[in-house]
Amino acid sequence: MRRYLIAGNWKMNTNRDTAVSLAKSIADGSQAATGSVDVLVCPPFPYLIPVQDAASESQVTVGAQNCYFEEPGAFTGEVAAEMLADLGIQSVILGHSERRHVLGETDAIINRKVLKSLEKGLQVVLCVGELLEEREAEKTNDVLDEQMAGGLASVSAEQMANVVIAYEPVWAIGTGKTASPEQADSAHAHLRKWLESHYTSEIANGMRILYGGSVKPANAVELLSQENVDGALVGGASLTAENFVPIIEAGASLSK
Ligand SMILES: O=C[C@H](O)COP(=O)(O)O
Repeated sequence: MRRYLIAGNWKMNTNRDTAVSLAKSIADGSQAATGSVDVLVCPPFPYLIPVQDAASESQVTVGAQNCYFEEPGAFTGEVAAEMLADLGIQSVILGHSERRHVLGETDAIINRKVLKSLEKGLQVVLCVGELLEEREAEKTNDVLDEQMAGGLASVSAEQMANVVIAYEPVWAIGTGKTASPEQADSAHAHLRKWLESHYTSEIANGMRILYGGSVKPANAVELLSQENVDGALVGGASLTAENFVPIIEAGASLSK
């Protein structure tokens, strides 16, 4: 049994007022659904606490979009995993393609962040996914293998209970192009097989693998119905309750 997780990555969007009202509308709108689906929203750092307060009466949990791999210290501008844990933040997105490709994060950096976040008790949503040219060169599975091995190096079987994988083909992020349900399921099945061969079949079967890349209300049911798709990491469509709540409801209606 894998309970669906519908996560909203707000990226560098919203301001204090819109973040709070968005969190409240999502919390209100998803009340009935949260009995059968997990809901996570990830606002920008400055709005973590206002959003956490706004969602405090609901089942909606709050996560960060990044953190640093060092203990608190002289690292100007960075936010330690320990600080997130200290605030009661439960999850952190790591390895997002924008951090890999815009901010230059390598698998080695991502791995250090994954290990530190797990050490501090955070749930890690580890993103993996190929570029368009890699897909066209039929290298998708190789890229996924490399990102999984790199990102999860030294992560123990016990720690995997606090890991969620998000498959996000880079060519489908913010482009309006969605992977077909078959493309998504086949990548997810490959990831599950990787988990089975590097951990155990129990871990592979229990692992939630989210799909991300232009998920919207119109395609949510089709994507979420795939055998190996256990939720969604939603960017643009998580910025309004009007779009995000129906995706949450789709997850609730299909809960495995
Ligand atoms: O983290 C979310 C992904 O980057 C997907 O973004 P998108 O739904 O705007 O395509």
